[in-house]
Amino acid sequence: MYIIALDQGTTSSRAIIFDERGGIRGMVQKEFNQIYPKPGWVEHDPREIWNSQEEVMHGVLRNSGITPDQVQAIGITNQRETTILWNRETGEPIHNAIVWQCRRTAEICKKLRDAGHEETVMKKTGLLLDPYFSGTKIKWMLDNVSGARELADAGKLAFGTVDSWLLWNLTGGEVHATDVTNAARTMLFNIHTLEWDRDMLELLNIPESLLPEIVPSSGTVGHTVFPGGKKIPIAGIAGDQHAALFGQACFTPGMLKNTYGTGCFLLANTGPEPISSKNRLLTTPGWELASHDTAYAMEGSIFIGGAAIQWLRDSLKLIANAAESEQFATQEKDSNGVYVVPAFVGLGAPYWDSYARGGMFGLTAGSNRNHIIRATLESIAYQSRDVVEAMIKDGLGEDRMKAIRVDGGASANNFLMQFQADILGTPVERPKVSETTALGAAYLAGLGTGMWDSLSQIEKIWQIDRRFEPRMNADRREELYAGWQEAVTRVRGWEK
Ligand SMILES: Nc1ncnc2c1ncn2[C@@H]1O[C@H](COP(=O)(O)OP(=O)(O)O)[C@@H](O)[C@H]1O
Ligand SMILES: O=P(O)(O)OC[C@H](O)CO
Repeated sequence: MYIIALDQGTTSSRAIIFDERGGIRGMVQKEFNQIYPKPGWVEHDPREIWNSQEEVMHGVLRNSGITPDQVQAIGITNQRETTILWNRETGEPIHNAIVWQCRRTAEICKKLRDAGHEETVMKKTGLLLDPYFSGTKIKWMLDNVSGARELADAGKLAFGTVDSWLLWNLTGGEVHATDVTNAARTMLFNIHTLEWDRDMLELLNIPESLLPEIVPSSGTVGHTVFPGGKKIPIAGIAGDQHAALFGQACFTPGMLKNTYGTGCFLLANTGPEPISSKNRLLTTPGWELASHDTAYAMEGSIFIGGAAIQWLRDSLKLIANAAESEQFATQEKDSNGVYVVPAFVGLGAPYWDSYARGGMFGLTAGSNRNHIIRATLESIAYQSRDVVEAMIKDGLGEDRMKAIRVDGGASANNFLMQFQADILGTPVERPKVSETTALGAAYLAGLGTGMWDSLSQIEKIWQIDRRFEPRMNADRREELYAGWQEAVTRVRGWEK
């Protein structure tokens, strides 16, 4: 039997079939449109999200020759925070999805911060007051889309993050639910009680009638019917970064992963109780199993990771494809003093500066294309170190982490992985299956339907592809990192 994982990411929808040994038996991917109505605003068409996801789900079965009868369950994993409101009666969205990267609610957040609400938000939700999260995006739609409040008051409006939207469509409008990890990104969810929080709903003036039911990350929540009539359970749901933590088998407190996709997301397992950060990191459930066993995580979210390499390709046209960045970067022995700070949409953890913008520093007449490409790759590793430093200050991993497990598109870049190990002074471990996000969703669905029955069974499936040992001496490491920190101070608050 097989599991289909639906991985609905920021730039593409993927469907991957996994076998009982966690091996990939088929994969189909489809990109979809990014909509930028104004500078700093990002939207997706919810219909396109669903259509592309449905298409790849059927496509992967066709391509692999696996029949619906051989599919035990479906797992969903998704870009988080992205906000969709739809009419419960027609199933039609009332507006485009407001994407996690969208900054349109910066002013709403500022007002709430100025009114002294950040402390409460942090305590209850484990988040910070930033436009990143769904709460202020829902508020914006209710206040700005004509007829939205009336629909909400009549109980006809549904809110969902992308998991809920897919689940609703997969089940023909029968199930309106979300799992704890996705709920935790809304700013409406109490991470201690694992329920919607009335005070947060009141603060943002959001009616409870909009909200999905909260379910664990593993266990059957509904069924989808394939052509031919086969009913398949949907048995795993998790936000993509949580799914990656699970797919990397980071089951022991202290274990840490970094996913290098559009952004970079470092999550560390912190055990069965939430731990609050004193260094502006997020506290979030890692997952909740069907047994209600819950693991918590500490998270550092970096908004621009691999997207900086897309910028080299699409805007600066310095490279033809992302993989080429490695060849150019390794033609130089260092970046020749050049630093790139890719704060294109502000800075996420640990700075949370919506008003920072990108900068390039240390240019001389001797700076060439290779130096800029190299400095851009290095910026991904420096941002990750900023987060690791905050985690260490919060008491994780004593003075150094033991190792960091990596995945996501840019983890294929050997230069970047070696530089990451060097600049952290910590070994970097890359697993054989790099699709750990989808794998995590498959594990959750498989655990929920008896394909696997314990975490220790899953732990044994994890296999290393390559381990990058730190080679840089400590003085050089600290000298380079000090340059980065200086560059960051120069871009802070730029937009103000
Ligand atoms: N070899 C590479 N070197 C550096 N960056 C890469 C490489 N391959 C892919 N990327 C970057 O990784 C990102 C895609 O990774 P992926 O995990 O598919 O992201 P997402 O799930 O966020 O869409 C892109 O931003 C791309 O620029
Ligand atoms: O789609 P990704 O992989 O860029 O992940 C997006 C994150 O979930 C945003 O929080």
